[in-house]
Amino acid sequence: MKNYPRHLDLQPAMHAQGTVKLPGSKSISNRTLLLAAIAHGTTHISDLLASDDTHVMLMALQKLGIKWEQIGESQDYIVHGTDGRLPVYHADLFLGNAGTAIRPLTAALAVIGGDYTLHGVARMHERPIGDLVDALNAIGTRIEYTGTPGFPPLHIRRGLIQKHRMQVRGNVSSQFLTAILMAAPLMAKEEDVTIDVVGDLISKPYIEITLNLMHRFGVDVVRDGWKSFTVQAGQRYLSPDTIHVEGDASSASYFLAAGAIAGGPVRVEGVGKDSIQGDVRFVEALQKMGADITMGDNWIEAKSNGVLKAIDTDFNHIPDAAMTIAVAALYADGASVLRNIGSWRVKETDRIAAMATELRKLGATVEEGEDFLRITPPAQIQPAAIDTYDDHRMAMCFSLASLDGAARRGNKIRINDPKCVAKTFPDYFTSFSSIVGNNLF
Ligand SMILES: O=C(O)C1=C[C@@H](OP(=O)(O)O)[C@@H](O)[C@H](O)C1
Ligand SMILES: C=C(OP(=O)(O)O)C(=O)O
Repeated sequence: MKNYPRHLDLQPAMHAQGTVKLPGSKSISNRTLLLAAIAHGTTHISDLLASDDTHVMLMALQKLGIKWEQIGESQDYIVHGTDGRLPVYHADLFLGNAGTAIRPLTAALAVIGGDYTLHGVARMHERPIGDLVDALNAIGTRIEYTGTPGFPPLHIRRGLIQKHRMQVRGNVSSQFLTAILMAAPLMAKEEDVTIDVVGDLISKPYIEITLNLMHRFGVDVVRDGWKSFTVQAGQRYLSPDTIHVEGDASSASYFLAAGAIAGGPVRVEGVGKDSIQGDVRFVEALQKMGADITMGDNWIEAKSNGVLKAIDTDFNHIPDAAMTIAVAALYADGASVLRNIGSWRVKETDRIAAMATELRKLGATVEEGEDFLRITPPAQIQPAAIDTYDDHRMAMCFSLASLDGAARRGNKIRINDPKCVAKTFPDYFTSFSSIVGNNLF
């Protein structure tokens, strides 16, 4: 669905069943684009995600002088790597609200050096980046804030890297460590680069995605658990020639939850048991709630198995897919608790506050803590107009409240401003309506 109306009305749906082909993973797409750009050689990327977040990355790379081509109308791209050099020294980059674009680009551009400004939508300028800037400037880069200290917009100038051991905090976003890891080979020409993580690290599985992709581009990282990471001198990124982008595991969560709530089976294609994305572990939470899950190499299927069970679970490892569980909790047999989700407060919106407000509209009783939510389902889900706060995941996960579950029925759900799904999944509502028998009106 390309032209979204101002709101979408979803009719109650008795059953969810069918197969959905997933769009490419956002996390893999944006990492692969950047690595292909700074690698030696040409990379053919297949099934890249088509969305706002990848669009801003592609446009930024183009402005930096990286040559890439889209093959026809397909989602296959060819990126001509520049071996760590950037043809354009002076550029102004708009990065929307894409954390996976602004954070890795900040580190790469600061290390390479030049005269670059990086900015985004208003919410991007409220999303912290101070821990990344502090870590980089402490070794000699020159990143300045042009607005509020600690937040984009940023102005990057040419610095001089003087140290090769650095520290980064990882308790606000794992993307800071990801950004530094990806930039590390650019400064490990003659000396090893070691990155020490200070304090707790959140969202750990995203670091595994980073290390996996760096490995495919020829760079191996020596690690001491989650505490310290070393890129040994002399390694440089080499194109693996071709890279296929897996389907997005976070996007899979909505369809799998639909199968678990409303009968199923619902199958997603493009991601499976060998996925490198941590969000495939979303199925463990669904299983804990009682759903039936089966997995193949490149697919996952969910079907319901009676009333969903309430769960009390730590979701630090899957912060994005956890939002889907918050809505699935409406169908459970008691109160569910989502713990250790403090990072929700600094994402596309304050997701803890937004989730609590919108779940209450549906009749749920919600207790909101600094880093947790306790959700008690209502006797009956109420019809509601859901505000989406320019947050794609709010729009996508609340579509599930239109489904009938074994314990209680769904209801008419209005999704306000549905176009925000374009951040990661422009065709979400077309795919959703295909598994519920076109409940859009
Ligand atoms: O590295 C990544 O691709 C991501 C890391 C996570 O962010 P945090 O590390 O900020 O939790 C996740 O929420 C985001 O959607 C994608
Ligand atoms: C937090 C998210 O995005 P970002 O990559 O901008 O951090 C998300 O997609 O849920």
